[in-house]
Amino acid sequence: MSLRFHRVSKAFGRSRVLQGASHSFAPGLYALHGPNGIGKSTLLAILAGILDPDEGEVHIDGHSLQSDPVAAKARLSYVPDECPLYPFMTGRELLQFIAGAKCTVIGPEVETLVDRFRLRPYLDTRFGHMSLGTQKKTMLVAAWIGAPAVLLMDEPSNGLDQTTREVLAGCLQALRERCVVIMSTHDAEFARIVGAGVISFDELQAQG
Ligand SMILES: Nc1ncnc2c1ncn2[C@@H]1O[C@H](COP(=O)(O)OP(=O)(O)OP(=O)(O)O)[C@@H](O)[C@H]1O
Repeated sequence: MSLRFHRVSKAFGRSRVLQGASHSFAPGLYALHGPNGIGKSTLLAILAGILDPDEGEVHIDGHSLQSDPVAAKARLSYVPDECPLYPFMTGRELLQFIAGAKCTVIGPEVETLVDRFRLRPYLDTRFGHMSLGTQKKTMLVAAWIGAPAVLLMDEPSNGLDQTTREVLAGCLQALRERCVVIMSTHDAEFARIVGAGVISFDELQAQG
């Protein structure tokens, strides 16, 4: 279980967001910290294979996202801040769809999470008709499908009530030994209750 990226650069037009960022992560919980607009979401999107870097390479559990993307992406989960996709699918259909895409099934751990996040009453509701918080909880639970080696989350506590934040913190703590969990968050209190190590965005750039 590892995540490594080396000399990753990205610019949007003349705006350089990442300049040779490098880092290696062993299993554990990490909170990516930095001011608005510095590039945290851009970095997560590159690590998740949503965005191509201009230069550099990302390795997910030893597989290159650039030269072996299918193997690399099979080992990772990504939870965006918002998810406008699949409004027509029910919660259950969405979880099954993601399990199918990962060539696996919904196992007992995910079923337990459905109950811990109190999602079961909404499994037959279409995603587009769920509240934003329920959509978020569905995407969070989906991230556990396929036992990822790397879990990337953009602002995971956004829109969650206090009870759900605590449930999420407990679930993340249980991954500490077996997954690289990186979250971008401005919620310092959430990072603290999770027990995440704080990684400064500038620190990653300095290692390039
Ligand atoms: N697709 C894009 N096209 C052009 N510019 C972009 C694009 N995506 C991001 N940017 C720019 O890249 C910079 C970094 O944005 P990013 O969303 O990664 O920052 P962030 O650190 O996640 O910010 P926040 O804390 O506000 O979420 C910003 O200046 C943003 O405007």
